[in-house]
Amino acid sequence: MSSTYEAYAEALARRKPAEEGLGERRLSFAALGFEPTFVTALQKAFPNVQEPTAVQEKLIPEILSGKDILLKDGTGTGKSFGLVLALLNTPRVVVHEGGKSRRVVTTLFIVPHRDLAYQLVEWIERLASAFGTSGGLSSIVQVVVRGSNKTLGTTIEEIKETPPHILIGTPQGLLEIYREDEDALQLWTLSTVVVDEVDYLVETAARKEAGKSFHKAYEKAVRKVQLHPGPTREILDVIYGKEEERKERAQLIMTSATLRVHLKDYLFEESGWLDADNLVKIVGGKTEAKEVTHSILIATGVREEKTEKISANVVETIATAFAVDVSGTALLVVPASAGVQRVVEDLRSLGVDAEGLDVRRGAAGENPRLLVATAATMRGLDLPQLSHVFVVGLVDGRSVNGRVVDSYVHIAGRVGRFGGRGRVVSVVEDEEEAKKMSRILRTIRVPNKHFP
Ligand SMILES: Nc1ncnc2c1ncn2[C@@H]1O[C@H](COP(=O)(O)OP(=O)(O)OP(=O)(O)O)[C@@H](O)[C@H]1O
Repeated sequence: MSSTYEAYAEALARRKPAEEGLGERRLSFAALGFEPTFVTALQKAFPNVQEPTAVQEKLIPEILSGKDILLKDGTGTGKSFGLVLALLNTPRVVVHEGGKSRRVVTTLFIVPHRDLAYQLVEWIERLASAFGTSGGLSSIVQVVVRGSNKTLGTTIEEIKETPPHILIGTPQGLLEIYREDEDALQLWTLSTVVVDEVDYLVETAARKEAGKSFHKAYEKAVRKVQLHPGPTREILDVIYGKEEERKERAQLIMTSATLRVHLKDYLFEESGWLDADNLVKIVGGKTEAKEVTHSILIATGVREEKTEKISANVVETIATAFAVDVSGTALLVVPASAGVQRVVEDLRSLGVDAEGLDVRRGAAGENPRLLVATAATMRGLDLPQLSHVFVVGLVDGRSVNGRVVDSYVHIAGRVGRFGGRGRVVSVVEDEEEAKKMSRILRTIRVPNKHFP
């Protein structure tokens, strides 16, 4: 696979810029700058993908023209897929040293969790094999995540020996490698850096008008972020803080379905990462998942002491709702404090075919299946088999604020993708929590429908 693909990627380096051939933009991948061989492979690998989506039509040419991009569009509009397509169509970076040429990593693609990394690899794998080549994938894509079955040493060796076109990693995984061996990630020669789900990966403090007490809370939040900037910031500070070490600045692309104002302010005014003179902001149109219904269910049963974990009442209510309404596959999103494995076991003891979400696991059997995850481990995943999403309470907090509303948007966005149908059911402990959930639904302007 690598040889044909590499020849393609290197031929791209010699090609005239995509815009010159664009003329009037039409809704076809070829018109966006992809070669016919690539379009053929794309449609062979993904027969459902015939035309670019609205956001892909805007995004792909900007990526190919090398601009910095800040992209916000609804969930399931094809952002991540569009990124993958465009990035496979950027020329490989080749470094010339001492009379010799060698390929280096071209794109660093930062994602919030392991499963999203594996999903992107699976897409690339399908595309690469439709390209009609055989052999290892490692020169096209490699993954860096913590807790994989490879040692740190092996991962570093593989990247150095066969630098991939696209290196996909979680921030923690990438930082671990950088700390072990500064040269392994080849940060100084990167052509593009992508931060997918940036609002999750880069934490900022919400700035608000308001009185003294809020000001104190804000200062505290700022100090917290300064003290613990998080691995994504650390990596971006390394890449964009040492401009003098690079010949050319790496293009930076950041995307999410939700971008809060304070994050945008931080990115534009403080981060120093973006190139203001070569930046485009892409904001998608209003995407309403009309075929998705939202419901709030109050758990019934004997009220128990509230703990950090999910109560037996909530688990039983989910098991019942699942039995009544799900005939295929559903997702259950629980607070991280509940422990996915524990919830899986509780559900199994009630006869539910539950398992922890893992995109590498095979397709479902005959029985209805409930995949259990946290808000952090399902971010950005494309799970077309889902009909329902169950959510335990507010998941990401105790009171309704912007972050909690955004989290709900991402959770609910696992269904209703590409105009599909779906049902989102929030299971809450009591009336008080039900009121908070209703506020979230009102904020995103969807009605609370009776379940089922
Ligand atoms: N142009 C297209 N035509 C048809 N289907 C598409 C197209 N582009 C992507 N898809 C399908 O959409 C799914 C991918 O959506 P993707 O994950 O990229 O959406 P997203 O906007 O990144 O979502 P989220 O905000 O939840 O991360 C895949 O199943 C892919 O096959």
